Amino acid sequence: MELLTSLAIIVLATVVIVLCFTIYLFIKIFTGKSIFDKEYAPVHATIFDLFFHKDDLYDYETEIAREKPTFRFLSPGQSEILTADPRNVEHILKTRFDNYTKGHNSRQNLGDLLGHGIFAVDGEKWKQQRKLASFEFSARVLRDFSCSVFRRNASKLVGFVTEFALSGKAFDAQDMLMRYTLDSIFKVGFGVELKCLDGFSKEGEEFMEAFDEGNVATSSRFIDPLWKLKWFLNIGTQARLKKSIDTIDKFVYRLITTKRKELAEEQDTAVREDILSRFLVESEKDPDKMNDKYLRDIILSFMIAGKDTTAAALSWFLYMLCKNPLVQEKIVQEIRDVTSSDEKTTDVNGFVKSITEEALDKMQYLHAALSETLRLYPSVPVDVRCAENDDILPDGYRVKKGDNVYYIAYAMGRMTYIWGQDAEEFKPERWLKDGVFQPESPFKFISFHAGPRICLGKDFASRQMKIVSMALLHFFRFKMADEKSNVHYKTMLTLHMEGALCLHAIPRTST
Ligand code: HEM
Repeated sequence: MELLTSLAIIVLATVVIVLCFTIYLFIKIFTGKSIFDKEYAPVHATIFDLFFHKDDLYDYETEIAREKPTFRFLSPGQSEILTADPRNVEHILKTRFDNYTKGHNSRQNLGDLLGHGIFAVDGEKWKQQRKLASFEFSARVLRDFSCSVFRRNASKLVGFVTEFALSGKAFDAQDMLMRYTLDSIFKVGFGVELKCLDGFSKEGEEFMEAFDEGNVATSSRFIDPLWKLKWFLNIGTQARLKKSIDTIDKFVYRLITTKRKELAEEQDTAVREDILSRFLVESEKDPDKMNDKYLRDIILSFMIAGKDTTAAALSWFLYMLCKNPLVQEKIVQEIRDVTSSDEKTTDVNGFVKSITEEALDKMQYLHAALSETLRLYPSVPVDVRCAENDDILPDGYRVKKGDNVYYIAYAMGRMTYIWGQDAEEFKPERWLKDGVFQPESPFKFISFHAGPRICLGKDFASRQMKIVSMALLHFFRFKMADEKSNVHYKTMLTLHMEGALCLHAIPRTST
């Protein structure tokens, strides 16, 4: 009898849920409205609305944030709070840092690919890696080494674009920049040439494919409620993820073994420049804790953190320059002033050598234009933290233990209540006073995150973006292959462009 009653309750509950969902879908499809419209505030909508808007998700969230800087979505078993209010952002990322962690969900989603790397962990594990990595990232030797890698690869990139410029053919700038950043981060991370830019390394192509596939499949877990089932059954995106992890692991463990051997044979470890070698030296102090698996996780996190974010930012930057040719010309003028070059400066290697640390510091307008790009097109459009305990946000929103709190960087860059009436215009000048770059509060300009977990590679990325932009813009004027086309983003963890960024490069020098 008891069993029958339980069964009846389950069947009834299922029917009610299916019925509600059908009504919900019916209203949504035929009226375009949500049953959770404003009158139901503070709940704005359900997770299904996100699904409906999966192709224009960040713009959908931006539209809501214009009227309501903080709003709530319902998803099965919990509520998701989204905010574009800098006060809330400061609260979750700094003031109550202890209460807002990556959380179980993120750890699970990221764990298979990133293991216990800095990106996926909290607490002591995070503290230890952060301390070690901060030390390494501020080291002169890493800075000099990375800049020399960026310069060398920038020369290659100019060679690559020259072929298209001379033949008058359009090329996919996003793909080119992804190859550039992977080659660069790989060399800086492992001390090895992957040669994706050269386009003839089979190993490089395989790693790049596995790396990208792993990244996309891991991102998909954040919006795919069935990922665990797919992982278990080894099907679809999750089967591809397993295969990618396998390829990546084989590659990385082989490198670690080789490097360990080299290191054991070498006396002078001070000359080691790449991140893996530097961590390997460090691991000798605590070999049990810093075993091969841990080293793999650490390095892979850096690569994931640094590759797509920088390539995406550079792609949107070139896109903005095509849409704003006057800004493009102003940057070229600044490059010429700072490097004392002109259209007769045709030696690529000589030119990239003139991009010194001092020259980079003087590129104030370029710095402003890159920041302006990241304001409107933040490489991480939405980021999330999980509440460990109940809390109240500065704007009065109640947070329950286990709630996810998202800050919407994409929306924040477009809010008139943050940036003024011209918020949606691309205006590098807003960052300058008497020609000098003026930084903004990181809780307002949130593209590099803020608080104790602020991006560790911010300066690293900034130097890389400046070197590659200076090299490209000195030699070429860029325009869209189809001047009327507008580029749209793809909904994933990093703000990639949907499809290709097809550009024409017109030579500026007489090469
Ligand atoms: C334009 C380029 C970049 C942007 C916009 C960017 C943005 C971000 C953001 C939003 C986060 C916070 C992610 C989170 O914790 O949820 C982050 C963290 C991080 N970034 Fe970057 N990043 C960039 C480039 C790089 C590069 C080149 C590296 C290293 C080579 C790097 C290393 C890291 C690391 C290690 C963290 C984790 C910090 C921690 O959890 O303590 N980033 N970055």
